[in-house]
Amino acid sequence: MSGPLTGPPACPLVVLVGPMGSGKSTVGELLAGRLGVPYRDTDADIVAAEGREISEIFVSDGEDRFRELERAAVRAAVTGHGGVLSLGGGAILDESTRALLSGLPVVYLSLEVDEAVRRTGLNQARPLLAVNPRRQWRELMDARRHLYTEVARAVVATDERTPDEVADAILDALELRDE
Ligand SMILES: Nc1ncnc2c1ncn2[C@@H]1O[C@H](COP(=O)(O)OP(=O)(O)OP(=O)(O)O)[C@@H](O)[C@H]1O
Ligand SMILES: O=C(O)C1=C[C@@H](O)[C@@H](O)[C@H](O)C1
Ligand SMILES: [Mg+2]
Repeated sequence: MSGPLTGPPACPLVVLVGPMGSGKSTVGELLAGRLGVPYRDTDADIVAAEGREISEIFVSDGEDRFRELERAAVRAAVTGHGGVLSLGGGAILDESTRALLSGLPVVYLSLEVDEAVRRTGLNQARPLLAVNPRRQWRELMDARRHLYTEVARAVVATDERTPDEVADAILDALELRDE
């Protein structure tokens, strides 16, 4: 019998988690460019597969359905992507997702509420912050902070860093620098 045609499954070099506005997508793309590896974002995977925006999935099908799609999208990405991977902000709510992340180079991008509201305030694309962004963001963080911390190998504070500086801090934290 011949061996597999494609070699072992890929494993991400960096996985970014954190709340809405922490910069997972912005920094993830930047970091992938700097490392010369592919970038993948589970929110974008879901939008592409469903052919509709996340806010539309929430409104039409509800959050539970979105979380099902997210669980499958995260599993596919974590087991099949060798570059930088950003997860949706609520992906870590799922216990099987947290188990899947165990042992991977996961970085929690943290930020405080003032900066989160500044960064997400004018954007209507986040259904969970649609009504009272400050209060909703705080409540989400109260429920999730320990989960981000639990899955992370390193925590990088983003409040007073530019995206480039956040990328530098991630490389340092994971000891991925060349020099
Ligand atoms: N370090 C930073 N400094 C200033 N602005 C930032 C920083 N990182 C991201 N931003 C800005 O904040 C906004 C949110 O960033 P981004 O969409 O990357 O966050 P996210 O973590 O992917 O959020 P979501 O979970 O909703 O996908 C964007 O307008 C982005 O340009
Ligand atoms: O924090 C969350 O629950 C979310 C974050 C975004 O990345 C999207 O996955 C969606 O808007 C929900
Ligand atoms: Mg994002």
